[in-house]
Amino acid sequence: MKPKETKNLFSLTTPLYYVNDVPHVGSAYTTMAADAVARFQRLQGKSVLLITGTDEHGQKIQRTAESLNRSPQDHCDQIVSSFESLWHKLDIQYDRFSRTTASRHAEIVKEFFGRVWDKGDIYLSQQQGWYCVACEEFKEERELIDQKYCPIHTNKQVEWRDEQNYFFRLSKYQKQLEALYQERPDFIQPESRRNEVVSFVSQGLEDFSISRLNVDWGFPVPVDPNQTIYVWFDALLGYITALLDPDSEPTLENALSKWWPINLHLIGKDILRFHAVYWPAMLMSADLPLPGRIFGHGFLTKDGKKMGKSLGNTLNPVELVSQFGADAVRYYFLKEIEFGQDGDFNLTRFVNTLNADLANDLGNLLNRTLRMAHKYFEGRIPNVSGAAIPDDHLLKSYAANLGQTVAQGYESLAFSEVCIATLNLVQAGNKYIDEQAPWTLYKQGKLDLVGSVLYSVLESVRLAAYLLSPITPNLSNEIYQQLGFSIDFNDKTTVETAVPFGTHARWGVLPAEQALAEPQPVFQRLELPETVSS
Ligand SMILES: Nc1ncnc2c1ncn2[C@@H]1O[C@H](COP(=O)(O)OP(=O)(O)OP(=O)(O)O)[C@@H](O)[C@H]1O
Ligand SMILES: [Zn+2]
Repeated sequence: MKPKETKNLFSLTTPLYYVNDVPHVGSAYTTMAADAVARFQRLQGKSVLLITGTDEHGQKIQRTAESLNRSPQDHCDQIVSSFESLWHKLDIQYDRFSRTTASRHAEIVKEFFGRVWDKGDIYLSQQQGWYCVACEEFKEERELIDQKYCPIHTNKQVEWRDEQNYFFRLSKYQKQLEALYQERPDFIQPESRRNEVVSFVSQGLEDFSISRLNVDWGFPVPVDPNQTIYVWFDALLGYITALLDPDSEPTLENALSKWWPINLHLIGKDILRFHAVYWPAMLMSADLPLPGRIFGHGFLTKDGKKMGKSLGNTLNPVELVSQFGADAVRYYFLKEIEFGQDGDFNLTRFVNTLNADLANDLGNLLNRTLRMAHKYFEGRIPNVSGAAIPDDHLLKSYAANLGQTVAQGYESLAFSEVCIATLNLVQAGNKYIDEQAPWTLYKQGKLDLVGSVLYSVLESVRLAAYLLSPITPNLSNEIYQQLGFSIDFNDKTTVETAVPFGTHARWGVLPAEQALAEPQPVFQRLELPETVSS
């Protein structure tokens, strides 16, 4: 078997979201980021597998379904469709949607459990402790806030548990985990999350229970049908099930043959411990290679508290998208909140950012330059070659390093830096055209100069559109089309093959004399709804 790196493949995951309620902006946040990475990797010519899905078992879901008088499966099916529909609205191009109630998943969980069992890493013991059903996690007493509330779900009290469960020998992997964090400092990102994990592990790992006695909604423990498998043990394996081709037998060997190990797990910091501690230990026990990287981003907050389904303080992404469009929502969250940090949502800032960056800086620059090209050059790109523009030209020299900066930004998930660096070029374009005043040059009969000014501005706009396409694919489509290309950034094959980063992220792609489309605003200015005072 060829090692995966040589196959030009890139696989990544979002969390498998709990189906205790419909998705909110927090769920969308991770998914938008994952989609931007997937699109960037495709531009690099990679074959990409983007996995998302839902975590459907456990007490949290069982109780939610009961409270709604639904069977758990009906409940899951209803909520799943709301996730799928939101992902379509947001132009998320996922390749696999992994549901943990799928029968194929049951097979994978059984086989994996068998491996860990055979290794001697599972044993029966008494579990006592405080449990947050919303987290589906035992908490240390010292972590709890007043009156035994969960620190993440500040409206949910933890519950005391005292039952016989099967345990996973996490403690056995302490040294191996410590060695992993040491040898692969990039395994957990950002740095602050890595430090958190390293410090947690250094305090000593305790085995954790991987079964539940009084929860019916789950897979039976293969060696004891009176217990069900703990929802997290089953959910993490959902990433592996997702790797199965639709028509292949559900075996671990098949699932792991092409896309494993996963390059990147994107998660929120709430589920860091599961991914950075439990998951690698489970994989070590099953003798499987470990994923490439785990990135735990920050929380979108409302009045300083994590937005969440359990707390109910969420912002509805469907409304945001219907009102402002997918590109606007994607751009705002990826640009305005530094990936890794927490960030509060503010509608006024949302509207102002989009108007400033996309409507004014980018949209207007294209629009006014196109108008001049129509007026002075009969609707064509001036007859100039990018190569002929001197290397020390203001825009060309900035553009020379931009592709690399942006690639580095996407690789390290610094989306904000990607947007800022790209917008800098656009802002420089605006300044440049004002200073050069091609309308005056035209009156002076300096048509060559006008041509080179317009070319360099249009080429800068094209480059910006290309570099932002993983974040704002529809806007980039509009811009490319107005510049006379027929390229669809939402078409995966085109993206993988027709617009390679090595060419399109560089200066000088606009063909001389290419026919331009009629100028149309590419991004409509947004209005602040009157009801909003923030
Ligand atoms: N406020 C948030 N900010 C950023 N990401 C979030 C937020 N809420 C959820 N997420 C994303 O969803 C993941 C958690 O999924 P989950 O289904 O538990 O959603 P949740 O809304 O946090 O649910 P609950 O409130 O019931 O815990 C996080 O790891 C993160 O990827
Ligand atoms: Zn909790």
